[in-house]
Amino acid sequence: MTLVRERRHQEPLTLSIPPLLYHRTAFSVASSSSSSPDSSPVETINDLEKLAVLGQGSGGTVYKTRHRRTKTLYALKVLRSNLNTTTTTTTAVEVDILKRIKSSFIVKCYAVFLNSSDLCFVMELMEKGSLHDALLAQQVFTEPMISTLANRILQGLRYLQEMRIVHGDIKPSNLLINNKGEVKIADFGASRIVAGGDYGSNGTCAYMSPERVDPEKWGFGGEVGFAGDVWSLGVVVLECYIGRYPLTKVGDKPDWAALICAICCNEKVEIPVSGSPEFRDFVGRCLEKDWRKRGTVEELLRHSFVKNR
Ligand SMILES: Nc1ncnc2c1ncn2[C@@H]1O[C@H](COP(=O)(O)OP(=O)(O)OP(=O)(O)O)[C@@H](O)[C@H]1O
Repeated sequence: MTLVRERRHQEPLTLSIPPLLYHRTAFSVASSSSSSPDSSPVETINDLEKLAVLGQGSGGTVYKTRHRRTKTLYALKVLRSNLNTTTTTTTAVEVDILKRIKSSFIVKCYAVFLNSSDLCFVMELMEKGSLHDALLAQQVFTEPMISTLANRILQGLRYLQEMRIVHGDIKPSNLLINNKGEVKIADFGASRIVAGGDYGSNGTCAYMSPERVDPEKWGFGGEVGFAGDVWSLGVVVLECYIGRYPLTKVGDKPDWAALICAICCNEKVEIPVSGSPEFRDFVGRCLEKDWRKRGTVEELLRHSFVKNR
C-alpha cells in the first residue's frame, strides 16, 4: 500500500496496454452531458494509455490513464479476472447501477469494457485521491470543511435514495476528491437496488451500522439500508474531525471483537466536547444506534451544521 501511495506521486510512467487485449462489449455505458471528458468519450480501451497506479482495492487496481488522441485524463479501474459466481453477480450489479447514475455528487463512469474476464471501468479522474489518502496525510479538517463534505455526501445519498439505491460501503477510501476539492461518492461494489428492504451484506465492517452487524438485536425494515449509509457518514465525519478511526479508543486492541463491541454495544458514541453544538448534534443524529431514531438524509440536509453549504 505504501508503495502504491509513493508511486502515485511519481512522474507518470507509461505502461502500455497490449494491443487487442481488450474488446468492447455490451457493458458499454453511454456517457452523459456536461463536463469536458464527455465530448471526447473513450471508444475502445486501446484509446487509453496507462500513466501510473492510483490505488489498489480488494478486487483490482486503479490506474491513471490518458486518452491517446484527446489527451483527456481518466481513471481506469481494472477488476481482476477469475470472476466466480459471486463476483460476477456483484460486478453485474455495479455495472447496472453505474448505467443509471448521473449526479455531480457521484464519480462519473464513462464506459465499462470487458477483457475476457477482467472488467475495466473508465471513470472520472479524481486528482486528489481519496479521503482515506487525505486522512493518512494527516490533513486537518476544520468544521467548515467537514460541513461542506457532509453536505456533498448527503446530496449524493439523496440522489441514490431517490433511485432506491443503498450504497452500503460509505467509507473514506470510497469518497474521492477532485482538483477543485470537491468530494464525490465512488465504488458501488456493495450497492444494492432496494427491493423489499434487501440490501447487501458486503461492505466494510468498521463503517457498518449496528443493525447491519447485528440485525437480530437492532431489527430491520424497509428503510434500514438508507439508515446504514447515514451511520457510515457519521463515522466518516467523526473520523475527519478526530483524524483517526473514531469508534475504538487509542490503545484498544484493533481486533474484530473490539470493533463489533464498539459498534453494537448500547453506550452512545463519544463525540469530542471541543466540537461546536451543531457538529455534536449532527454526528449524534448520524450515530444514533437505533436506526429507526437515526436522522434521515432529508432531515440531515436541513440540519444547521450542513445547511447552505
Ligand atoms: N476515479 C478515481 N480517481 C482517482 N483515484 C481513484 C479513483 N478510483 C479509485 N481511486 C484510488 O484507487 C484506490 C482503490 O480504489 P478501489 O475502488 O479499487 O478500492 P477501495 O475502495 O480503496 O477498496 P475496496 O475495493 O477494497 O473497498 C482508492 O482508494 C483511490 O485512492
